[in-house]
Amino acid sequence: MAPLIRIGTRRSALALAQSGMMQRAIAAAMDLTLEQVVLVEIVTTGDRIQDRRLMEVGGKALFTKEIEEALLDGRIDIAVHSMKDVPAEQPPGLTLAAIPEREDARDAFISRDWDSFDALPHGARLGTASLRRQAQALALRPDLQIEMLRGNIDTRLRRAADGEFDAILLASAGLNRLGRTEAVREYLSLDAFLPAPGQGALALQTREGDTDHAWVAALNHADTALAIAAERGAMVALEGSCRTAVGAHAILDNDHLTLTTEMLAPDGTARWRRAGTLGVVEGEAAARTLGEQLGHQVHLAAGDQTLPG
Ligand SMILES: NCc1[nH]cc(CCC(=O)O)c1CC(=O)O
Repeated sequence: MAPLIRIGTRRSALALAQSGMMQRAIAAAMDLTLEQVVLVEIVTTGDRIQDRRLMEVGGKALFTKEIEEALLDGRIDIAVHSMKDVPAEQPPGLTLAAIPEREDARDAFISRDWDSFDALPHGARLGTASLRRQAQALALRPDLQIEMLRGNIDTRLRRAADGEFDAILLASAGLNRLGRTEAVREYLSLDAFLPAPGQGALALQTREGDTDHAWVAALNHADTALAIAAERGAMVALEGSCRTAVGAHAILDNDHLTLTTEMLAPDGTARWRRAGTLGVVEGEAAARTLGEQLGHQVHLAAGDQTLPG
C-alpha cells in the first residue's frame, strides 16, 4: 500500500532516532503499519556545510530550511525537529502542531578519565560547540580550556573516548535517544547548567490549516508544551541564538510552572538570571508572556556587556 503519512527528517543518527520514535508513535496512534507511515530523509544546508562561518550566515534556520520547503511543496506531511534547533518564528504557511513529552532536559558530562565535572584537573580541556555550555562551565571553573567540538554525536563521543578532550558536554536527551546513555559519567544540575530553551523536546511541524493531518495534535503533551512556551518566550526576549549564551528551563510542580532564564558573558565572568512562577491554568499564552518578561529583565540587566569583543 502507498504511504499515507510521510515524515521528513534530517539524516543524522539523532534525527533518524527521533523521527523513528515519532513514526512508531504515529503508526500506533493511527493504527497504521510502518509501511504506511514512512520516513523521508532530507539533507539540509546545515548538514552539508559543517563550518563555523555557516552559523554567522544562517544559524539555526539552515538545519530546517530544506525540510520546510518539502513540507510547503507537499513532498512530506510532517517534519520532526529538535525543539532546541527550531527558530523563534515559523515560516509563513507552517506551524508547530504538537510538542510530544520531553526527554531528560539536563546536560551530560562525558569523560574517559574523570568521574565528574568537579573532578576535572586544573586546566583540563573541555570540548563543546555551545557558547552556553562554555560560559556555564567557565563560571564554575575559569581555569578550564574550552575547545571547539563539532560533528555528530557519535563523532563527539569517539573523540572523547580517544582522550582528545578531558571531557565533553552533550544533551542527555540525544544520548538517551541514540541508546548511548552508558556514555554519561554525570548528569549536570539544572541549576549550574541551565539548559537551552526547548532542550530535550521535539517539535512536530505541519502545514498551517492542513485538516488532513489535524490528528497530529493528539501527540501534543500539554505540560511539555506549556514549559516550552515559557522557555521560548524567554528565548525571543533574549534574542537567543547559537551566538549568545542563553539558558531557559521551566519545571512543572503540581499546578505551578517555574521558569528560570539566564544570560551569561561568554567567558563566564558574569551571569544574569531571573525566575518566576505561574499557575498552570493560566495557559500557554501567559507562559510565553512570563518568559518574555523575565527574558526582558535579564536582557536589561545584562545590557551590552555580553557582546563578544
Ligand atoms: N544543536 C544540536 C542538538 N540539537 C538537539 C540536541 C540534543 C537533543 C535535544 O536537546 O533535544 C543536540 C545535541 C546536543 O546538544 O548535545
